[in-house]
Amino acid sequence: MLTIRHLTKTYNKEKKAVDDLSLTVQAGDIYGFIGHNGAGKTTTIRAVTGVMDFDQGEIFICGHSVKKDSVQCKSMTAYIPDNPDLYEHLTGIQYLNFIGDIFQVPRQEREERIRHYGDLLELTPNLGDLISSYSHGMKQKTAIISAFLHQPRLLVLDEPFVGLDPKASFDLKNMMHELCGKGSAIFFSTHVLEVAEKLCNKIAIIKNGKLIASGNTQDVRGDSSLEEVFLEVVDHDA
Ligand SMILES: Nc1ncnc2c1ncn2[C@@H]1O[C@H](COP(=O)(O)OP(=O)(O)OP(=O)(O)O)[C@@H](O)[C@H]1O
Repeated sequence: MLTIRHLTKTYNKEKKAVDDLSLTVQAGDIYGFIGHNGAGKTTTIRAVTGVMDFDQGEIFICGHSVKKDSVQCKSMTAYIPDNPDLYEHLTGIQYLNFIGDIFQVPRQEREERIRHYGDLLELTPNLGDLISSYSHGMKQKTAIISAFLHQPRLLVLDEPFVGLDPKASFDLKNMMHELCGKGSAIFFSTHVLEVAEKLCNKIAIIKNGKLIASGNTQDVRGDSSLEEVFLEVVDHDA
C-alpha cells in the first residue's frame, strides 16, 4: 500500500532530517511511527503525502510514485496534519462538501458518511456554524470527518490524538480499525506509546532521521513494554 525506499531529506543543505529511511505499510496495517522531538516523523509524513519534496529515494502508494504520479497518489490518500488548517470562513458542512467535491464522493454516500461520523463525534449540531467559531478539538474532528469522507486507501495522520477528548479518541480508534478492516492502511505518528502499543499491529521507531526498529508490534517490544524499548533504543542506539 505504502512503500518508502531510501528516503532522504535535508533542510538547508545541513543536517539530514530523514536519512535513508525504508519501510512498507501493507493493506490492513495500523502502523505507528514513533520517535523523539525532531526525529524526522513530520518530515517523513510530509514527503509521503506529497506536500514536501525530498532529495533521494522513492515513495510509492499502491504502486504509484508520489513524485511522478502525484495526483493519483493524492486521490487515494487522506492526510491530517498535526495542526490542521481549515477554511475558517466556511461552515463545517460547507467544508465537508468542498472536500466531498474534490474527491468526487457521490451525494448519497457523502450525506450518509457526514451524518454517521458527525453523530459519532458529536459534531452534527455544530456543522452549520463557521469553522472560525470552533474549538481546537472541533476543528480536529472536522478534519477527521473530511479524511474519512472518501474512505482513502491510505490514511496518514500526524499526532491525531493530541487535543481530542477521551470519547473522541476512543471513537477515532474504532474508526481506524473499521477503515483498516475494509482493506485500507493507516500510517500515523504519535508520542503516546500506550496508544501505539494497543492500537498498532506494526511500529517503526525513528531516531535522528534513521529508522532504528520496525516490524510487528509484538516483535519490536518483545517481553518489554513499548515505553521501555523506546527509551532503551533512543538512549543507546546510533
Ligand atoms: N522547515 C524546516 N526547515 C529547517 N529544518 C527543519 C524544517 N522542518 C523540520 N526541520 C528539522 O528537521 C528535523 C526533523 O523535524 P521533524 O519536524 O520532521 O521532526 P518530528 O519527529 O516530527 O518532531 P516532533 O515530534 O517534535 O514533531 C529537526 O531537526 C527539525 O529542526
